[in-house]
Amino acid sequence: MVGIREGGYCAVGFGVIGPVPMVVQAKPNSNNTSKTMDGSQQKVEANILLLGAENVGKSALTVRFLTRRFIGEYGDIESIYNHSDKIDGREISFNIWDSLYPQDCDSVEMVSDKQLQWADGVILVYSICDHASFEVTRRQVQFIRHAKKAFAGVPVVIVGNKRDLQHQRAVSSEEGRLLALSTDCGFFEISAAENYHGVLLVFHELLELIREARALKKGAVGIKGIVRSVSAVFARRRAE
Ligand SMILES: Nc1nc2c(ncn2[C@@H]2O[C@H](COP(=O)(O)OP(=O)(O)OP(=O)(O)O)[C@@H](O)[C@H]2O)c(=O)[nH]1
Repeated sequence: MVGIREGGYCAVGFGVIGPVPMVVQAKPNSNNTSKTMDGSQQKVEANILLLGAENVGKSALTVRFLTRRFIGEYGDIESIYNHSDKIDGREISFNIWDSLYPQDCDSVEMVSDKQLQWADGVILVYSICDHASFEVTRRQVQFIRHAKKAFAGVPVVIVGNKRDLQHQRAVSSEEGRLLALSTDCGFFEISAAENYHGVLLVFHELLELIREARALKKGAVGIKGIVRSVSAVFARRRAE
């Protein structure tokens, strides 16, 4: 278990947010589902990590998702937020880690093991007005895809933010889409400033990818189990 000391905004449901200090325990992503109080339905947990260069709108995107609002200015504070929602009749508990881009941006370790171990899914944000931020996203997604086997397959959605600033566009939609295609990621262009719906789609798409990844993992474990028991039977027969 990794303890992270945070200070920042505490978001509760769709209510008002305000600056309060908080301490968050960042758990590794082993837990996926848990029973609700009545024991009848399963609550799904998803740890979502937001990464990207400075000023691309990571906090704006997070706060938009949590509160449906765009407040304009956000502090330079790294925070983990919890937000529960009902999607397709199922309760989802989102833990959202709004990260800070490391000061030492030449660092090879652009994404830490701690972050990847924690995350069930990653949102990589760049600004469509800032080509350098797109290059950061390119390096980050390549870093993730070449990471340790356990982390390399993590579901990722690439997001080109600030779509409202078309006149300042420096990254074409095709560039973004191509990068996503070549690295097996989802892709959206959105404006956290102008539109809540686009932000919602990003989180829902990532949740869908996380569910698929979990189902695949379960399937793989199931098949491994069957292969193991069949081999055990044959080994026993050979021994008899
Ligand atoms: N026009 C426009 N501005 C945006 C949008 N999203 C964020 N911004 C602005 O961009 C600036 C940076 O937004 P943040 O959300 O603080 O960006 P960040 O990536 O969290 O930045 P760091 O905390 O430095 O990592 C703020 O002034 C926001 O108001 C958008 O969709 N359109």
